[in-house]
Amino acid sequence: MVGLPARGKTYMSKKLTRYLNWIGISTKVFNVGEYRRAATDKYKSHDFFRPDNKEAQEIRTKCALMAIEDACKFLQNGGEVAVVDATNTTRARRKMLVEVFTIQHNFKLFFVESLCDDINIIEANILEVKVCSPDYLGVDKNEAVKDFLQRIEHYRETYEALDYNLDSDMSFIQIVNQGDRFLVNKLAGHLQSRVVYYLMNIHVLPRTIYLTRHGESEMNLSGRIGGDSDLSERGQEYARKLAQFVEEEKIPNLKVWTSQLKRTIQTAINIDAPKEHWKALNEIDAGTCEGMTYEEIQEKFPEEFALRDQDKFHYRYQSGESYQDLVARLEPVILELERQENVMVVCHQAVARCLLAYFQDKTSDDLPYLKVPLHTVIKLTPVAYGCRVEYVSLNIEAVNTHRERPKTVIPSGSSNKIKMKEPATCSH
Ligand SMILES: O=P(O)(O)OC[C@H]1O[C@@](CO)(OP(=O)(O)O)[C@@H](O)[C@@H]1O
Repeated sequence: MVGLPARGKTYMSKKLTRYLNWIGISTKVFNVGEYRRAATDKYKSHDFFRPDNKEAQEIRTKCALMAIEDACKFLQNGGEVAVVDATNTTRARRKMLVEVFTIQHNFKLFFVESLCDDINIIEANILEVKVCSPDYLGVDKNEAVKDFLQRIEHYRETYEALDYNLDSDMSFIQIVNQGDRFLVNKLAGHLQSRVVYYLMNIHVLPRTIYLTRHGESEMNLSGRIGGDSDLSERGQEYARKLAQFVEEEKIPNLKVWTSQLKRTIQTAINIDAPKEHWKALNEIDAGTCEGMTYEEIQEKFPEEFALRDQDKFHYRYQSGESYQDLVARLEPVILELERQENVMVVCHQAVARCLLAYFQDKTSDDLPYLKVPLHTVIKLTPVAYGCRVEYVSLNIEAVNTHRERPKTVIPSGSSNKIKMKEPATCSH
């Protein structure tokens, strides 16, 4: 990352990391501020950040080096992307990054610079995250804002923004005023272009995403998976209550997205808002197990059933899909959700788990066991560096379709372990 303090670098670092991990690219943030706080725990006024404060400069360079070394170790041990979250505002500091990452280790280096001259955005950022930072523990809020603005001025004294004339051989993106304008230079490879595409599609406008499964279906009632059945009576009642809920929430410019299966379309039918029906939101394809109950699958395909319990995220149904496949199928939905403002997504158990995992930063191991009860609206509201999650039950009874994680997991490497088929490959 590159940029003056309070330009949203940490926000972008965390969000990008969450996204890359979700699509299966092992990513970690190395925040130099945290190294600095660990090295010097007492309150630092803006004086610490003066360019002529030699002693402090030494500490800061040492902390940056520690973060860079840890990032290298991470990349040498299977990590795929390390995000170095620091200001990196001078050419000398960026040269150090080039030296270690590309010359010593032969890693690809991509700079993400956030430029912002809109004082409203900067002040909002300071008030939202900076005054609550451990740097200002116990300091009066107004004092903290004043001090932070002075800290920014110290950085500005030596700031050298990326420049496509002076830094022409470097790969970078410059983001102006949180996405008003972009400049991309020397994009090198698939991963960098995915990062650019993602960064160009996110926004920071306040909004809420409403996530719900369809109302209880006829097949839910009989414990059968998949299929394309109608809603049960209680499911239809949910469809009515859901429309009422939406009306009471008074959500500006709401859009409703459903899958192309009857149970989600019927659930959204009474809602007074524009609707889109996405094939990508259809439920996980259970292949040869479609229409069966879990008991029937266990009886007819005991090995398959055990394999799924062993690694539910990667297990692919015969002639069907895995959760991993589903994440790949849902990536365009996530990108479009990032572009939109208020959206209600009416989907399915497995699909909702994948979407929730993205917003809640859940691992692929936990993802297939996330609880998404029927007849419940999940409200997702972005806050600071994360997302507030609220479960609103509309108080209509429904069957429980959640299968708990099996208690006795066979340890990996054990000879009792059932052999996996060819590993499920991901389409991306
Ligand atoms: O991955 P598991 O836990 O089996 O959950 C997914 C299943 O949830 C179900 C219900 O059991 O979704 P849905 O509510 O859309 O009908 C099945 O259709 C689907 O196969």
